[in-house]
Amino acid sequence: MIVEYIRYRVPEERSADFEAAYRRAAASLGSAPECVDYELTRCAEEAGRYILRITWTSAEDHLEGFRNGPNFAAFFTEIRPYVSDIEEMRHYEPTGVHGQGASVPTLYDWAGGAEAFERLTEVFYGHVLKDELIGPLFAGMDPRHPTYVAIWLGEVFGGPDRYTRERGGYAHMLSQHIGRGITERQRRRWVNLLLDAADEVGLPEDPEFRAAFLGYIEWGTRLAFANSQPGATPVAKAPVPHWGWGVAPPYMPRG
Ligand code: HEM
Repeated sequence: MIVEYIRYRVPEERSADFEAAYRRAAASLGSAPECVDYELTRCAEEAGRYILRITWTSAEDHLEGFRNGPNFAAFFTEIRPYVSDIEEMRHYEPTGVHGQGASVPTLYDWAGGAEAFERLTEVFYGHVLKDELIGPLFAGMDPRHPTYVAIWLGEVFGGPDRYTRERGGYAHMLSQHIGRGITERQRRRWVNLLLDAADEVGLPEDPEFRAAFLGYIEWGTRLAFANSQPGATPVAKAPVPHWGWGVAPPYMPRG
Protein backbone atom coordinates (compact mmCIF):
# COMPACT_ATOMS: atom_id res chain seq x y z
CA MET A 1 0.00 0.00 0.00
CA ILE A 2 1.22 3.52 -0.77
CA VAL A 3 -0.26 6.92 0.05
CA GLU A 4 -0.24 9.70 -2.52
CA TYR A 5 -0.52 13.27 -1.26
CA ILE A 6 -1.37 16.08 -3.63
CA ARG A 7 -1.19 19.59 -2.17
CA TYR A 8 -3.11 22.25 -4.05
CA ARG A 9 -3.22 26.00 -3.75
CA VAL A 10 -6.35 27.12 -5.57
CA PRO A 11 -7.31 30.79 -5.92
CA GLU A 12 -10.33 31.45 -3.71
CA GLU A 13 -12.63 32.37 -6.58
CA ARG A 14 -12.08 28.92 -8.18
CA SER A 15 -12.27 26.80 -5.04
CA ALA A 16 -16.02 26.04 -5.25
CA ASP A 17 -15.53 24.76 -8.83
CA PHE A 18 -12.46 22.82 -7.70
CA GLU A 19 -14.43 20.99 -4.98
CA ALA A 20 -17.31 20.32 -7.38
CA ALA A 21 -14.85 18.88 -9.92
CA TYR A 22 -13.40 16.54 -7.31
CA ARG A 23 -16.89 15.46 -6.23
CA ARG A 24 -17.43 14.32 -9.83
CA ALA A 25 -13.92 12.88 -10.21
CA ALA A 26 -14.45 10.82 -7.05
CA ALA A 27 -16.72 8.46 -9.00
CA SER A 28 -13.67 7.35 -11.05
CA LEU A 29 -11.65 6.70 -7.90
CA GLY A 30 -14.59 4.78 -6.44
CA SER A 31 -14.61 2.48 -9.49
CA ALA A 32 -10.83 1.93 -9.56
CA PRO A 33 -9.66 -1.41 -8.11
CA GLU A 34 -6.19 0.18 -7.62
CA CYS A 35 -7.64 2.73 -5.16
CA VAL A 36 -8.05 1.78 -1.48
CA ASP A 37 -9.54 5.06 -0.29
CA TYR A 38 -9.29 8.82 -0.77
CA GLU A 39 -10.11 12.10 0.97
CA LEU A 40 -9.93 15.73 -0.04
CA THR A 41 -9.46 18.14 2.87
CA ARG A 42 -9.60 21.93 2.87
CA CYS A 43 -7.24 24.05 4.98
CA ALA A 44 -9.09 25.61 7.91
CA GLU A 45 -6.49 28.35 8.45
CA GLU A 46 -5.77 29.47 4.91
CA ALA A 47 -8.39 29.64 2.18
CA GLY A 48 -7.52 27.89 -1.07
CA ARG A 49 -5.16 25.26 0.35
CA TYR A 50 -6.24 21.64 -0.15
CA ILE A 51 -4.68 18.24 0.41
CA LEU A 52 -5.90 15.21 -1.49
CA ARG A 53 -4.88 11.86 0.03
CA ILE A 54 -5.27 8.75 -2.08
CA THR A 55 -4.24 5.34 -0.80
CA TRP A 56 -3.26 3.07 -3.70
CA THR A 57 -2.70 -0.68 -3.57
CA SER A 58 0.86 0.11 -4.82
CA ALA A 59 2.70 2.89 -6.68
CA GLU A 60 2.89 0.63 -9.74
CA ASP A 61 -0.86 0.00 -9.61
CA HIS A 62 -1.39 3.76 -9.53
CA LEU A 63 1.09 4.74 -12.23
CA GLU A 64 0.48 1.84 -14.59
CA GLY A 65 -2.84 0.25 -13.64
CA PHE A 66 -4.92 3.35 -12.92
CA ARG A 67 -3.30 5.74 -15.38
CA ASN A 68 -3.60 3.26 -18.25
CA GLY A 69 -6.91 1.85 -17.11
CA PRO A 70 -10.55 2.59 -17.94
CA ASN A 71 -11.16 5.06 -15.06
CA PHE A 72 -8.40 7.55 -15.76
CA ALA A 73 -9.87 9.48 -18.69
CA ALA A 74 -13.01 10.59 -16.83
CA PHE A 75 -10.97 11.39 -13.72
CA PHE A 76 -8.44 13.51 -15.59
CA THR A 77 -11.09 15.39 -17.55
CA GLU A 78 -12.44 16.73 -14.25
CA ILE A 79 -9.16 17.65 -12.58
CA ARG A 80 -7.13 18.83 -15.59
CA PRO A 81 -8.00 22.56 -15.05
CA TYR A 82 -6.33 22.38 -11.61
CA VAL A 83 -3.05 20.65 -12.52
CA SER A 84 -1.20 23.98 -12.53
CA ASP A 85 -2.40 24.60 -8.93
CA ILE A 86 -0.49 21.56 -7.62
CA GLU A 87 2.34 22.38 -5.19
CA GLU A 88 3.37 18.81 -4.36
CA MET A 89 2.39 15.40 -5.69
CA ARG A 90 4.29 12.47 -4.19
CA HIS A 91 3.94 8.90 -2.96
CA TYR A 92 4.58 8.27 0.75
CA GLU A 93 5.26 4.88 2.36
CA PRO A 94 3.71 3.86 5.70
CA THR A 95 6.20 3.96 8.59
CA GLY A 96 4.19 1.75 10.92
CA VAL A 97 3.44 4.70 13.19
CA HIS A 98 -0.32 4.83 13.17
CA GLY A 99 -3.17 4.27 15.56
CA GLN A 100 -6.39 5.57 16.97
CA GLY A 101 -7.14 8.05 19.69
CA ALA A 102 -9.60 7.52 22.50
CA SER A 103 -12.58 9.41 21.10
CA VAL A 104 -14.39 6.11 20.56
CA PRO A 105 -14.45 3.74 23.56
CA THR A 106 -13.02 0.28 23.07
CA LEU A 107 -15.33 -2.72 23.12
CA TYR A 108 -13.49 -3.69 26.31
CA ASP A 109 -14.46 -0.46 28.08
CA TRP A 110 -17.97 -0.55 26.65
CA ALA A 111 -18.44 -4.08 28.01
CA GLY A 112 -17.35 -3.02 31.50
CA GLY A 113 -13.61 -3.81 31.51
CA ALA A 114 -11.77 -6.73 33.12
CA GLU A 115 -14.50 -7.56 35.63
CA ALA A 116 -17.12 -7.95 32.94
CA PHE A 117 -15.01 -10.49 31.04
CA GLU A 118 -14.16 -12.34 34.28
CA ARG A 119 -17.86 -12.65 35.12
CA LEU A 120 -18.61 -13.75 31.58
CA THR A 121 -16.08 -16.57 31.46
CA GLU A 122 -16.83 -17.74 35.00
CA VAL A 123 -20.52 -18.22 34.19
CA PHE A 124 -19.72 -19.57 30.70
CA TYR A 125 -17.35 -22.32 31.84
CA GLY A 126 -19.83 -23.21 34.60
CA HIS A 127 -22.27 -24.08 31.80
CA VAL A 128 -19.58 -25.65 29.62
CA LEU A 129 -18.54 -28.12 32.30
CA LYS A 130 -22.15 -29.33 32.67
CA ASP A 131 -22.71 -29.64 28.92
CA GLU A 132 -22.82 -33.19 27.55
CA LEU A 133 -21.41 -32.20 24.13
CA ILE A 134 -18.46 -29.96 25.02
CA GLY A 135 -18.06 -30.55 28.77
CA PRO A 136 -15.78 -33.57 28.20
CA LEU A 137 -13.33 -31.44 26.16
CA PHE A 138 -12.75 -29.26 29.23
CA ALA A 139 -12.85 -31.99 31.91
CA GLY A 140 -9.15 -31.61 32.70
CA MET A 141 -8.89 -27.87 32.26
CA ASP A 142 -6.70 -25.68 34.39
CA PRO A 143 -8.87 -24.07 37.12
CA ARG A 144 -7.58 -20.69 35.91
CA HIS A 145 -8.75 -21.38 32.36
CA PRO A 146 -11.78 -19.01 32.66
CA THR A 147 -9.42 -16.23 33.78
CA TYR A 148 -7.02 -16.89 30.92
CA VAL A 149 -9.83 -16.74 28.38
CA ALA A 150 -11.13 -13.54 30.06
CA ILE A 151 -7.76 -11.83 29.65
CA TRP A 152 -7.52 -13.09 26.06
CA LEU A 153 -10.94 -11.61 25.27
CA GLY A 154 -10.03 -8.41 27.11
CA GLU A 155 -6.92 -7.96 24.97
CA VAL A 156 -8.79 -8.76 21.75
CA PHE A 157 -11.45 -6.15 22.55
CA GLY A 158 -8.96 -3.36 23.22
CA GLY A 159 -8.02 -3.87 26.89
CA PRO A 160 -4.51 -4.34 28.30
CA ASP A 161 -2.18 -6.74 26.46
CA ARG A 162 -2.06 -9.12 29.44
CA TYR A 163 -2.45 -12.33 27.45
CA THR A 164 0.55 -11.39 25.32
CA ARG A 165 2.69 -10.39 28.31
CA GLU A 166 1.65 -13.03 30.84
CA ARG A 167 0.41 -16.06 28.94
CA GLY A 168 2.39 -16.50 25.72
CA GLY A 169 0.08 -14.62 23.35
CA TYR A 170 -1.33 -16.04 20.15
CA ALA A 171 1.15 -18.94 19.95
CA HIS A 172 0.04 -20.35 23.30
CA MET A 173 -3.65 -19.96 22.56
CA LEU A 174 -3.15 -21.70 19.22
CA SER A 175 -1.25 -24.60 20.84
CA GLN A 176 -4.27 -25.23 23.07
CA HIS A 177 -6.57 -25.90 20.10
CA ILE A 178 -4.25 -27.84 17.79
CA GLY A 179 -5.13 -31.52 17.39
CA ARG A 180 -8.39 -31.32 19.39
CA GLY A 181 -10.58 -32.15 16.37
CA ILE A 182 -13.41 -29.82 17.42
CA THR A 183 -16.64 -30.62 15.53
CA GLU A 184 -19.01 -28.06 14.04
CA ARG A 185 -21.69 -29.01 16.59
CA GLN A 186 -19.20 -28.44 19.41
CA ARG A 187 -18.16 -25.10 17.98
CA ARG A 188 -21.76 -23.97 17.72
CA ARG A 189 -22.53 -25.15 21.26
CA TRP A 190 -19.52 -23.11 22.50
CA VAL A 191 -20.98 -20.03 20.77
CA ASN A 192 -24.50 -20.66 22.10
CA LEU A 193 -23.34 -21.11 25.69
CA LEU A 194 -21.17 -17.99 25.50
CA LEU A 195 -24.09 -15.92 24.23
CA ASP A 196 -26.31 -17.32 27.00
CA ALA A 197 -23.63 -16.31 29.51
CA ALA A 198 -23.38 -12.84 27.95
CA ASP A 199 -27.12 -12.35 28.58
CA GLU A 200 -26.89 -13.78 32.08
CA VAL A 201 -24.07 -11.51 33.23
CA GLY A 202 -25.64 -8.50 31.55
CA LEU A 203 -23.10 -7.61 28.87
CA PRO A 204 -24.38 -4.53 27.01
CA GLU A 205 -27.35 -5.40 24.83
CA ASP A 206 -27.11 -2.58 22.33
CA PRO A 207 -27.10 -3.83 18.73
CA GLU A 208 -23.72 -2.23 17.93
CA PHE A 209 -21.87 -3.93 20.80
CA ARG A 210 -23.53 -7.30 20.28
CA ALA A 211 -22.85 -7.24 16.52
CA ALA A 212 -19.14 -6.59 17.10
CA PHE A 213 -18.91 -9.09 19.97
CA LEU A 214 -20.58 -11.86 18.02
CA GLY A 215 -18.52 -11.00 14.93
CA TYR A 216 -15.36 -11.83 16.82
CA ILE A 217 -16.86 -14.93 18.44
CA GLU A 218 -17.91 -16.31 15.04
CA TRP A 219 -14.48 -15.56 13.58
CA GLY A 220 -12.58 -16.91 16.56
CA THR A 221 -14.55 -20.13 16.93
CA ARG A 222 -14.33 -20.85 13.21
CA LEU A 223 -10.56 -20.41 13.42
CA ALA A 224 -10.36 -22.60 16.55
CA PHE A 225 -12.41 -25.23 14.69
CA ALA A 226 -10.18 -25.08 11.58
CA ASN A 227 -6.93 -25.04 13.55
CA SER A 228 -8.01 -28.04 15.63
CA GLN A 229 -8.53 -30.35 12.62
CA PRO A 230 -6.04 -33.13 11.86
CA GLY A 231 -3.37 -31.90 9.45
CA ALA A 232 -4.22 -28.20 9.95
CA THR A 233 -1.32 -25.84 9.25
CA PRO A 234 -2.28 -22.57 10.94
CA VAL A 235 -0.13 -19.45 10.97
CA ALA A 236 2.37 -20.21 13.74
CA LYS A 237 3.18 -16.69 14.89
CA ALA A 238 0.89 -13.68 14.95
CA PRO A 239 -0.13 -10.95 17.35
CA VAL A 240 -3.28 -11.34 19.43
CA PRO A 241 -6.00 -10.00 17.12
CA HIS A 242 -7.65 -6.66 17.89
CA TRP A 243 -11.35 -6.37 17.27
CA GLY A 244 -13.13 -3.06 16.79
CA TRP A 245 -16.64 -1.80 16.21
CA GLY A 246 -16.60 -2.52 12.46
CA VAL A 247 -19.31 -0.87 10.42
CA ALA A 248 -21.59 0.04 13.35
CA PRO A 249 -19.77 2.38 15.76
CA PRO A 250 -21.17 2.87 19.27
CA TYR A 251 -24.25 5.00 19.60
CA MET A 252 -23.31 8.03 21.70
CA PRO A 253 -25.84 10.80 22.05
CA ARG A 254 -24.22 14.21 21.64
CA GLY A 255 -24.62 16.96 24.13
C1 HEM B 1 -13.48 -17.20 20.01
C2 HEM B 1 -13.27 -18.50 20.25
C3 HEM B 1 -12.30 -19.03 21.25
C4 HEM B 1 -11.45 -18.37 22.08
C5 HEM B 1 -11.25 -16.86 22.23
C6 HEM B 1 -10.74 -19.36 22.84
C7 HEM B 1 -9.75 -19.08 23.77
C8 HEM B 1 -8.95 -20.01 24.35
C9 HEM B 1 -7.76 -19.71 25.08
C10 HEM B 1 -7.22 -18.30 25.33
C11 HEM B 1 -7.22 -20.88 25.47
C12 HEM B 1 -5.91 -21.06 26.26
C13 HEM B 1 -6.09 -20.72 27.72
C14 HEM B 1 -4.74 -20.73 28.41
O1 HEM B 1 -4.05 -19.70 28.35
O2 HEM B 1 -4.38 -21.76 28.98
C15 HEM B 1 -8.09 -21.94 25.02
C16 HEM B 1 -7.93 -23.28 25.28
C17 HEM B 1 -8.86 -24.23 24.95
N1 HEM B 1 -9.95 -24.07 24.11
FE1 HEM B 1 -10.52 -22.37 23.28
N2 HEM B 1 -11.18 -20.61 22.48
C18 HEM B 1 -12.14 -20.44 21.51
C19 HEM B 1 -12.87 -21.46 20.91
C20 HEM B 1 -12.88 -22.76 21.35
C21 HEM B 1 -13.82 -23.75 20.93
C22 HEM B 1 -14.94 -23.52 19.88
C23 HEM B 1 -13.52 -24.89 21.62
C24 HEM B 1 -14.19 -26.22 21.57
C25 HEM B 1 -15.49 -26.39 21.39
C26 HEM B 1 -12.36 -24.60 22.45
C27 HEM B 1 -11.74 -25.51 23.29
C28 HEM B 1 -10.61 -25.23 24.04
C29 HEM B 1 -9.98 -26.22 24.88
C30 HEM B 1 -10.46 -27.64 25.12
C31 HEM B 1 -8.86 -25.57 25.48
C32 HEM B 1 -7.88 -26.15 26.47
C33 HEM B 1 -8.50 -26.04 27.87
C34 HEM B 1 -7.61 -26.65 28.96
O3 HEM B 1 -7.54 -27.86 29.03
O4 HEM B 1 -7.03 -25.86 29.74
N3 HEM B 1 -12.02 -23.31 22.27
N4 HEM B 1 -9.13 -21.37 24.34
